[in-house]
Amino acid sequence: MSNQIAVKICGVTRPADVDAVAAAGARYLGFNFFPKSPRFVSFEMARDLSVDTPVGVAKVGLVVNADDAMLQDLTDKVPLDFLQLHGSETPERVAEIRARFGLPIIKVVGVANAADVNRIDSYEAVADQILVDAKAPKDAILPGGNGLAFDWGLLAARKYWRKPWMLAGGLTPDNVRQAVLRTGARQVDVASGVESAPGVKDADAIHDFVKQAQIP
Ligand SMILES: O=C(O)c1ccccc1NCC(=O)[C@H](O)[C@H](O)COP(=O)(O)O
Repeated sequence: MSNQIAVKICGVTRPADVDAVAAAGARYLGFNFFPKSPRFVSFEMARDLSVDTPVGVAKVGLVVNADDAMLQDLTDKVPLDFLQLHGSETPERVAEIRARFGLPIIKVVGVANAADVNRIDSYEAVADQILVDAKAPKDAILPGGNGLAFDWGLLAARKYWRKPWMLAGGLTPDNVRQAVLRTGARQVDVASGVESAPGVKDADAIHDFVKQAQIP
């Protein structure tokens, strides 16, 4: 039976991570191309990991405010199924990237307050999916992957968008079930919550996370 709640495991770096993601039944895996991330992979590493990825697991390439030259190089070298835009890309830039590179787009919107939730509206028409993440603190080095949750109550009035959406931010095997129940999310995304150290994925934690995300 396929999992009813789709899980994305973000920031895989090793063949063993790909195996763990597939064995657990996660729907997506993410390759992180942000150079300062402890989860960074080169195009060559991502291409090699892609070869090991079963067809039922979608490969997502995460970039932050990437220019066209970078995106051209990336999409030439790595066989991706989605691009995840994790920077301050405008709706116009999202539409441009989608048209130019021919891949479905997951646009990330960082949330800390109700106004941030309202910003999602401007991406609905141009993105294929929305990833609702915790907004990174101003002094954070990373725009995501910080293990911080936002107030899920902010989604209470506004969780019905026209496009599929994922919940992210500080999710762990211990809180993901509560997060799904409270927000009604049908898709969840995690990076640091399934790691034994920054950038080192833990196969048991991935397994537990996917299992706990499912509502019996
Ligand atoms: O994970 C990173 O290092 C990262 C770096 C730069 C931009 C985004 C990054 N991660 C994005 C993700 O999709 C994470 O899964 C999401 O932000 C949630 O992270 P976490 O709270 O650690 O589960």
